[in-house]
Amino acid sequence: MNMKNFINGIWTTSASNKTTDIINPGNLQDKVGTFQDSTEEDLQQAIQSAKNAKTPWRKLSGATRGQYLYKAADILEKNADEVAEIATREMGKTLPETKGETARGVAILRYYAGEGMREEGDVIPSTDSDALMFTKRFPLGVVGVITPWNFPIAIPLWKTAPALIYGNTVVIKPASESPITFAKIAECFEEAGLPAGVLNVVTGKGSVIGNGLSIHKEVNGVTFTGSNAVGRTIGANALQRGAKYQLEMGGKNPVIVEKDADLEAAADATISGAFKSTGQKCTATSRAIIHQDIYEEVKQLLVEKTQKIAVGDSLEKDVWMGPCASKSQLDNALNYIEKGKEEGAALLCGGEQIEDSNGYYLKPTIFDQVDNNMTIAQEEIFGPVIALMPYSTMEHALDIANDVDYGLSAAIFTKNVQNMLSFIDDMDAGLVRVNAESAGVELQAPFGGMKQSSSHSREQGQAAQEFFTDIKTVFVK
Ligand SMILES: NC(=O)C1=CN([C@@H]2O[C@H](COP(=O)(O)OP(=O)(O)OC[C@H]3O[C@@H](n4cnc5c(N)ncnc54)[C@H](OP(=O)(O)O)[C@@H]3O)[C@@H](O)[C@H]2O)C=CC1
Ligand SMILES: CCCCCC(=O)O
Repeated sequence: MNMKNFINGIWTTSASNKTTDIINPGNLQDKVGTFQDSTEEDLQQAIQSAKNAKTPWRKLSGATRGQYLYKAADILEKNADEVAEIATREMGKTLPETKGETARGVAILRYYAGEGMREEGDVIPSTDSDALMFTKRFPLGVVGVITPWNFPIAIPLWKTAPALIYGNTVVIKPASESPITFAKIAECFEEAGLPAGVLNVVTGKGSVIGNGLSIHKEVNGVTFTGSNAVGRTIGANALQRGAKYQLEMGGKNPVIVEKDADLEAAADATISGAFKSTGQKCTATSRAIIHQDIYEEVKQLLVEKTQKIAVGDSLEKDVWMGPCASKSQLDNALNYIEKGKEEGAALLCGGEQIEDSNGYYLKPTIFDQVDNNMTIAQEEIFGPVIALMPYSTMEHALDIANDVDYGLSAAIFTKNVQNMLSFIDDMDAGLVRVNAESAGVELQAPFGGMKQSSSHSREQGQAAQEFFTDIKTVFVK
């Protein structure tokens, strides 16, 4: 597919007349398509279209806006297999995972379609008995959406759907590794009859189009998911001009395995959390903090299970883990593996690229003898690499778990209620999961990080309303 930009309801080529190829990271002979290498001129057109569309879109009832989302959901569901396959070919996630993500996208659209008929304010008794006082929510206006490649369906939709249902218009810049996937989703909105200018898609370099969205005075809010380095820039740009911004960023997520845990279940969840999606989830497990009494047993379980993982072409039926999403992701993970060895960690398994492969394949990797001050225990690797560390007491485990700049998700395996309560209360993370892996975001619940994982708003569920609307307090006498 040679993707064009979607501006004012029309698929258009960029003013640059340049395109960039998308190559399947799991099969370097497979050219998925091309996307527009857009310019600030293209972005200006998109923002102007969104601005022109925002008042009529806002003035529709929430129920009417919801009908567009319900239709888009039905169309996406009809095209799910095609969308999933394109996502797999663009960024290397296995087909079962992209099919599951597409189903999640359909559910997200339907969830927010329903939001169009739910309450949007409160009646608050005034001290003046002759007056009526209430709150009412209003859309921000034009919302800029900047998304990463690792969830090319779910993340753009869990931003775009609430933005639209709460009355905003959208200009989205999808990640350059996975733009065609969102183009297919935009086609679903187009087929649903979404009015021109309500949703606009502009592809291209983040430093041009993404940055342009963060600095443009007609973009009233910016929602971003991606790395901390980029998020900080976007947040600073938005703050500079008084725009609302939402940043969801990196993680360094721990699993604590207590000595009373179901060790088999804990090992399975650690493997899944660490290596599903090739470890490229912000909620991925990257540290396993294991009680010293069962450390050797759990370590052995993890190595045995890891060495059985089928790594290969994500389109193949029996493949459990696909390639890294790009050469830069592969090189980034290999650099961290070298750093781990330099700093004295012990490589238990994996740690190298799969040679003679036709893609960016990395063996799932486990490090032992890791000190929490090491780089591989502190920095987000965003690849299939996990660091094992022992602990003695629950207090010690939580000290290690919290001793990072991030606070996105965390897990514990234990049967002891007091351990569960201590973990829930004292683990500084936005998503804490007991006897379940660290990944596991549900669309109906608030999602976001603490510390440097987030700008501290929450996405998903009804929490999304807080970002995508402003509240007016109304007094009538
Ligand atoms: N907290 C969360 O919920 C999640 C966090 N993440 C994080 O995202 C990262 C991986 O995703 P990745 O896409 O590589 O992240 P990046 O931060 O590299 O890119 C994210 C998006 O930002 C764009 N971008 C790049 N530079 C700029 C800029 N200067 N101004 C504005 N936009 C810019 C990118 O465009 P382009 O593609 O063209 O470079 C892309 O669309 C990891 O750190 C991961 O933890 C991922 C998923 C969820
Ligand atoms: C962007 C984060 C997505 C997390 C997917 C999960 O944990 O289910």
